[in-house]
Amino acid sequence: MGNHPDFEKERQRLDFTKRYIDVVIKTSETSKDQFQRNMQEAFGDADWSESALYSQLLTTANFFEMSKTELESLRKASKKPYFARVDFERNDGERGEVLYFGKASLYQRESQEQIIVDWRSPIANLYYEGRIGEIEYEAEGETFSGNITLKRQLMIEEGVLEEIRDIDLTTTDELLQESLSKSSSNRLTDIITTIQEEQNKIIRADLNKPIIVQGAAGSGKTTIALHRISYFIYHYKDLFDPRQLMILAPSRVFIDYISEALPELGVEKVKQFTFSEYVQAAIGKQVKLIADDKLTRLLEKDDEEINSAVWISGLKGSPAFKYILDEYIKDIFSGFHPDADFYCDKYRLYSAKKFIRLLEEDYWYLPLYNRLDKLKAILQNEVKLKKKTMLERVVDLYDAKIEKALYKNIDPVIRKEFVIKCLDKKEERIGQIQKAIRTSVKAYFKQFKSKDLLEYYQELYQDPERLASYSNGKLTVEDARVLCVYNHKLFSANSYELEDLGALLYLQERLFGVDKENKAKNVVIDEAQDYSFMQLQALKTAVDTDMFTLVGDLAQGIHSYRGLQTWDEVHSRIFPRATYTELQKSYRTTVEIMKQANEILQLLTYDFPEVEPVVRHGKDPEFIYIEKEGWEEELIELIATLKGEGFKTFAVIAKTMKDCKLANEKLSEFHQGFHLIDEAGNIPKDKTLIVPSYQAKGLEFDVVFAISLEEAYCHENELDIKLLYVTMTRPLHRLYFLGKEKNAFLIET
Ligand SMILES: Nc1ncnc2c1ncn2[C@@H]1O[C@H](COP(=O)(O)OP(=O)(O)OP(=O)(O)O)[C@@H](O)[C@H]1O
Repeated sequence: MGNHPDFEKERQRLDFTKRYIDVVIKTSETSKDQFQRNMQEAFGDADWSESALYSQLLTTANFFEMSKTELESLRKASKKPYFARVDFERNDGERGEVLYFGKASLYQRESQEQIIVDWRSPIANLYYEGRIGEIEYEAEGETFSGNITLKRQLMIEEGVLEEIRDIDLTTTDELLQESLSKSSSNRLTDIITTIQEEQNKIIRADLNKPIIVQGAAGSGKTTIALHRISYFIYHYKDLFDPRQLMILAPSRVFIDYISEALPELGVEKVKQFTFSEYVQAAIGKQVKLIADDKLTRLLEKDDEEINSAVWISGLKGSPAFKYILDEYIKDIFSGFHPDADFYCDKYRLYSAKKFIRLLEEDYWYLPLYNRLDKLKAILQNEVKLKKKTMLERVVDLYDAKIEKALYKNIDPVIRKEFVIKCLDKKEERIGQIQKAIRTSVKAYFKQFKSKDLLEYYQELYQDPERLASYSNGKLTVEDARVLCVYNHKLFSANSYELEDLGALLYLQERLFGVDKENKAKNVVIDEAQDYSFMQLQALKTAVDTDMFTLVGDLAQGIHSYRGLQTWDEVHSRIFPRATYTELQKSYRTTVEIMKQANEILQLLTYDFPEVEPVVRHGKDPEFIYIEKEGWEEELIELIATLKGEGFKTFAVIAKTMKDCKLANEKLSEFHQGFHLIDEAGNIPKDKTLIVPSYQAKGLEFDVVFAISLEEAYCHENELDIKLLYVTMTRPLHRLYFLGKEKNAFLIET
């Protein structure tokens, strides 16, 4: 494309920008004088050192105010300062603007001359949503209109301009096609050059409202969520520190997987947790969690024990459980209603009624123990206020008695005795009052029994009848007994299950509060369909904001026994302010693979709309019979051939760990290039990963081999269908089924 008429001009512009960035970076460490010298040095040999832009930059340079973060992002952007250009003429008559969009912004504060415009700025919508011709766009509440005369993509690699492409009405998303046809790298990347309109709308949706995104597999949910954080940080850079934002991901494997996209987007400082890590940080305690193996147990056998465990999981995550906890909390609160008014010595300083009103109503916004602290302070203050009066009254009383005795005409011996007695009594009473001043508040609070979080939680399961009574008829005493027995078993081993964490977090916030550093201004949850109502409710209560971005896919809800079956309740009861959006287009998978995955999706009993793949073709999924000996070598050969075709990342995905282990045994005998996913979840880049379907969720590979050795997917089982769907939507380019019969993958059923 070197023959584009503007190529040379664009090359010069890039050269200029790079040199300018260099100077800015260098000078940021030195001084303004040095800046001028650096400029002369950098531009001494260039033709345009005479140009107006150059001299303007030289004289009005004011970039010293650049923050460290801005400089950092400029440094990162120097190899690819921008990716697109838009020429725009505003209708208000101002001169035309030539805008270059990149990952960082660089501009002249005084002249407002923009050298690079940040992709997150409002005007960047011209690139993402604007078509050539007349257009309107909104920025900071105002609507601007004008004319886009040029939209150009600039391909820059390692600081070298490689290609220019002008986009007009007829050019569709060539660049998107190219970007999608690339090989994956086991890591998520940014998509700022090719963000699609529907995705852009989510990334830039009102930052003051929560958002729920139901997006098909591969629709870019994870990617969009990360870009939205980046957008949030950019817009609120003066208000919030990125450390006040939080991403919750399903596992450490996943956090590693997204982590590489983070620095690229400038959001690496955002806190990243799994749900259980966050809860333990927020409650300030490590709890022993039993292995979260219900899914695999469910897949292995269908017996009463697992069915009961699954029922308990569902219950602990349900709105009904929140009701139970709220009733329980009421009960805990009533344990702090005093029996009697507060007295200091004989003086009634505070009525029990007022105490209860403050506890239950006036301090509604505080956790229980913070309310108690407030009340303690109030009583202490009352004591302090009355201290002088109480002491004076005693002194006055005895002094008056003594005075009376002195004036009375009585036997001097008796008088003396009386006065001494009065003085002693006075001393005694003063002592008593002083003691009461010191101890009465503490003594008053002694009537209340304080416990720690885990004690409170365990006590919930003490008495089945009481537990049932909290449930508003949802739980029979027999049900409650089953639940109590189940949890006692856990507690006797000093342990908890993942499903307890939502309730623990909720109780923590309502009773003790969560520290400031574990609150957040904005929370992004990926794979949100796997969260229960209770977990989401607890999170919202704990972080104390409803500013959540929830992205997920119910069709991949393999934990739906404890997670969500629909978004309705979460939307209406936890995040009523949220906007709900659906993404139906898949960017990951080819048309051929998606067609087959869609057929699997239709096997689910409830209606899931078909996923539309972005038009990108590849080979049809292929079935390989592995009945005969030697399939292992055949697979190894196939991988070698595919590597030759340029594919880089491979995964063998079985239904459960059992088949994974078997596959690993068989394959590793022939070749060292396989890696069975380990506890730490490492994914070596140069090996073929062997991973069970439920752990592959969220990840992607160039080529996937769905394998069935001893385990088949069963079409009557909703969970199996979802697991197979997850498996089939992992590949970007190729999908193979390896099994003894097609039916094992629900093909031809
Ligand atoms: N606009 C885009 N331009 C280029 N690539 C894109 C775009 N949108 C998504 N992708 C790519 O599509 C793939 C899927 O994206 P991502 O993993 O974010 O999807 P997801 O909805 O979270 O998928 P899943 O539900 O399977 O976890 C990634 O490789 C991502 O880079």
